[in-house]
Amino acid sequence: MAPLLETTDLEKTFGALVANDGISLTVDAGEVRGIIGPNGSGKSTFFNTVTGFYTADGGTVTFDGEDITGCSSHEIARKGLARTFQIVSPFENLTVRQNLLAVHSKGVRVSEDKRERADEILEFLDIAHLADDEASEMSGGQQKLLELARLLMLDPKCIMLDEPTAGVNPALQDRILDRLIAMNDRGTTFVIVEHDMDLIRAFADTVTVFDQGRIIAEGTFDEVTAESRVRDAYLGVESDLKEVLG
Ligand SMILES: Nc1ncnc2c1ncn2[C@@H]1O[C@H](COP(=O)(O)OP(=O)(O)OP(=O)(O)O)[C@@H](O)[C@H]1O
Repeated sequence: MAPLLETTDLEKTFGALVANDGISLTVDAGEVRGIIGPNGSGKSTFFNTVTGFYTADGGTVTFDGEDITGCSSHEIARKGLARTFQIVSPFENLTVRQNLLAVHSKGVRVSEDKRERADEILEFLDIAHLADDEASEMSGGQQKLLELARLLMLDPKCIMLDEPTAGVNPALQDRILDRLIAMNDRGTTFVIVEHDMDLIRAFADTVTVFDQGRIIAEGTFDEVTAESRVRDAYLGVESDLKEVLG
């Protein structure tokens, strides 16, 4: 498979703190890549730097064959690399459908095609029955589905998910995972940061482990969790990995 997203020696520092210390990572088209690591290991920083919310202090990011280092977050989203946030923020005073129609609307009249696409996406994510409700009336889990729905309006090639099921009830977690798998079957590439190891095990093809701003392991879930460096990184850390590993 061809690489879709590639970072080379990516660096991000905050004063004296090196949050990403030379991250080189390649994600193939169609892949689901999990990124795990203890708290503070640099996962969110990596997301923010790749997607243009932070400016890299070194290294490059290539997406779909194009150097996107230094591009703004909006440009990057337009090129097909979208992301979600740990904290979702829909337009609370708009309805669910209006939230989708507002994506890239720039005040121009909404086309019939866009309306149809919005309704298709709401059906696909099983929230069509909420289309006319205000977003503020949705539960936290439903708002995560709405955030995904808004991203799908951009028709992204790759979605970076930041803890997609954190704070979501188990039934809705299963539904979100089911829809993510369906999107991947349709060809969407995913990079996912998640502390829920059951989700990573179920969804990720390959797992990259961060520790102190660096990559310390890469492979299948079973491969990386068997590595002593990974176990050591999680030692003493209250984490789901400890529960999974026993
Ligand atoms: N905006 C910032 N300003 C200063 N320091 C930051 C900033 N963002 C992150 N850091 C620091 O960079 C390091 C990496 O943080 P980051 O949030 O990327 O880790 P993480 O692996 O995503 O952690 P978690 O799993 O807790 O979300 C931490 O030491 C953090 O305190």
